[in-house]
Amino acid sequence: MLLERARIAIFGASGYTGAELLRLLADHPRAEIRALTAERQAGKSIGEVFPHLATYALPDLVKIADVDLSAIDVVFCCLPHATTQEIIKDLPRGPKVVDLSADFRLRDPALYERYYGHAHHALEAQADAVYGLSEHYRQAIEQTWLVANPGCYTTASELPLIPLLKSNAINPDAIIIDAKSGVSGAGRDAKVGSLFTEVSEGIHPYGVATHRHGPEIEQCLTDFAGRSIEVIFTPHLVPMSRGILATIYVRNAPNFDAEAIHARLAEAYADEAFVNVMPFKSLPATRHVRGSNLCLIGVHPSRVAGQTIIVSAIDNLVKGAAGQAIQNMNIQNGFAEHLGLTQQPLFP
Ligand SMILES: NC(=O)C1=CN([C@@H]2O[C@H](COP(=O)(O)OP(=O)(O)OC[C@H]3O[C@@H](n4cnc5c(N)ncnc54)[C@H](OP(=O)(O)O)[C@@H]3O)[C@@H](O)[C@H]2O)C=CC1
Ligand SMILES: CC(=O)N[C@@H](CCC(=O)OP(=O)(O)O)C(=O)O
Repeated sequence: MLLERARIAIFGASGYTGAELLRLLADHPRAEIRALTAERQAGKSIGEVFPHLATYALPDLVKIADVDLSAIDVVFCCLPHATTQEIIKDLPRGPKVVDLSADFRLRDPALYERYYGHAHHALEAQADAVYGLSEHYRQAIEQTWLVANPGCYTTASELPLIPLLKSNAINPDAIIIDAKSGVSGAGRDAKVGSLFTEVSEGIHPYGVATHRHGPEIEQCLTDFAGRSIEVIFTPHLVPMSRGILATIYVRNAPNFDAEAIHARLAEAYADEAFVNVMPFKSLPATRHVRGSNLCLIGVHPSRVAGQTIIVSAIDNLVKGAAGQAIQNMNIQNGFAEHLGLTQQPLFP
């Protein structure tokens, strides 16, 4: 049955992705925010936690156990990994769920355990989960109660690579992804590595050869390549609050050059509202997508023959998290996909 308006609960509304959902949903004509949760900050008003949202009439933060789920149609789950699966495992079947954590993204429980350091405890729910890269899993998203919203680095990497692998335009054995993220990607809970003193005026790689988005990217690309894909993926932390920039090095398939690769991407995304392929040789910057649900993709020939450089930019909190989560909620509920997502980027 199609809903006129979705009654929404946000679990983890006092974090960065929760705040971003609130900002975007304020303009969603078919969303009604009914419940907001926090753990340590339960009992506070949203204005106390986020002064920038103080004039927006919203319910106060409560604990998850205090939410009446019988009056909720959609749960956005913005909780840490591991905590998420314990909560979703015990949810009554009824509300649709868009989970922003990584708990339901990897289908292979052994792979999950290897990269997350603990066993998966909600395998029954996981069997129902659909990976939420909206542009490429739409039909499955429409049918499921549980969407596993992709990670931020993974969204920026998968969107340019899927059409190229599907059309055999690149060598599937030689993909290198060099990605940079703003610090909000690490969440609001202060950690030493996220301190201004440790992040400002510098850039550093982390999770080299071990980051958990490596297997997530490989699982997704394998879905579309028709064969197993491995990638070299290296994330970096840069001193900006938001944004992901992924620079992707590919080897052209025989009979393809950078211009033909560009044409494939432009064709693949011609009808997509949120993926924009720039003119050949134009390249995106994070400031071109800041605050919006856009993924901007640029294609440039390499100086080295037979290779192409692709650059993809998203806002980690929007297309990389809350924006794509709303896009998925729209797909799941039969709403127009752009509702709540028409904000233009904030520039400069
Ligand atoms: N930040 C980003 O760019 C992206 C984040 N994600 C994922 O989305 C999820 C949320 O991320 P983000 O908003 O950045 O995280 P934050 O750390 O900013 O917020 C976490 C939220 O979860 C609540 N919480 C923490 N522990 C518990 C618990 N044990 N029980 C109930 N609630 C709890 C917190 O409440 P309180 O404030 O009271 O502690 C807070 O509301 C994470 O899984 C993250 O990996 C995915 C893509 C991008
Ligand atoms: C800068 C930073 O720390 N980024 C996070 C990824 C953010 C993201 O996409 O979240 P998931 O944890 O839900 O996969 C990291 O590298 O762990």
